[in-house]
Amino acid sequence: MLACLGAPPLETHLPFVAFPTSPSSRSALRLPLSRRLPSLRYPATALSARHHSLAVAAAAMASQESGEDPRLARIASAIRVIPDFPKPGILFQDITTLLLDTKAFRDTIDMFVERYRDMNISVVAGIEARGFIFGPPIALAIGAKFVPMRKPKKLPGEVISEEYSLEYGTDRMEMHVGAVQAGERAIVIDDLIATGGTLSAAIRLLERVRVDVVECACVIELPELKGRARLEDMPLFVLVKAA
Ligand SMILES: O=P(O)(O)OC[C@H]1O[C@H](OP(=O)(O)OP(=O)(O)O)[C@H](O)[C@@H]1O
Ligand SMILES: Nc1ncnc2[nH]cnc12
Repeated sequence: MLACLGAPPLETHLPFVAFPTSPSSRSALRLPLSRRLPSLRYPATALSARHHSLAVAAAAMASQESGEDPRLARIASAIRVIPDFPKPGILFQDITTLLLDTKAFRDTIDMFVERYRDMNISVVAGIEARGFIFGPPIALAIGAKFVPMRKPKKLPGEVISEEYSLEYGTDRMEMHVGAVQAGERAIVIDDLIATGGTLSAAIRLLERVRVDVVECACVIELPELKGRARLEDMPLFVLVKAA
């Protein structure tokens, strides 16, 4: 847990802010509830510029006082939370508002690039649909190829596929045969880990063709759904944790 911060209590749009976890340090740091950040529960476009800049300033102050990378607070502030989407009871973490904030979006990509640029990664595997937003810029920056992991019947060439379980029912993930070679080193990118079913299917697909999956990376983790445990020993790197 972070040290208590000096700023007055503020309302938040994200349940809390967290920081990168590494394979060696899996326990995430969170902002104390009393230091939650200003609300972005409304569309970013509906916020006044002043409200938004106050939110970002408060987030930056909180990060500075905690000694954490100030980019994380801005990234967390830029993610909108929409209750009851796509169905009642789901608190939807909407990364489209992060994409509207050019600094936060760039910081997000930079943080992944800084982590992976010297790890001899030749494959960035991105999961449909939102892994297709974050994966390609990371792949270009680290000099790796981007490999799309798609929903069924979307890829035109020969595919291999893996089934995975969803909250209700199952789905299937597909990858082109020949996109990766045995022995390559890969990371798997998605916007969010919830139950971990999607990421674990991607790992299985890559490992079936003897690719070395080095780590999974997400912008957001929902720790209550225990997806990290489902990945077993696979390292997971996340920027923001949400309830
Ligand atoms: O950890 P899990 O429980 O497997 O859930 C995580 C997945 O759920 C979301 O995608 P979704 O299935 O909604 O597909 P979409 O991005 O194509 O809408 C999210 O982008 C992840 O891919
Ligand atoms: N709460 C959530 N927000 C966004 N995407 C999700 N995928 C699974 N759960 C989600």
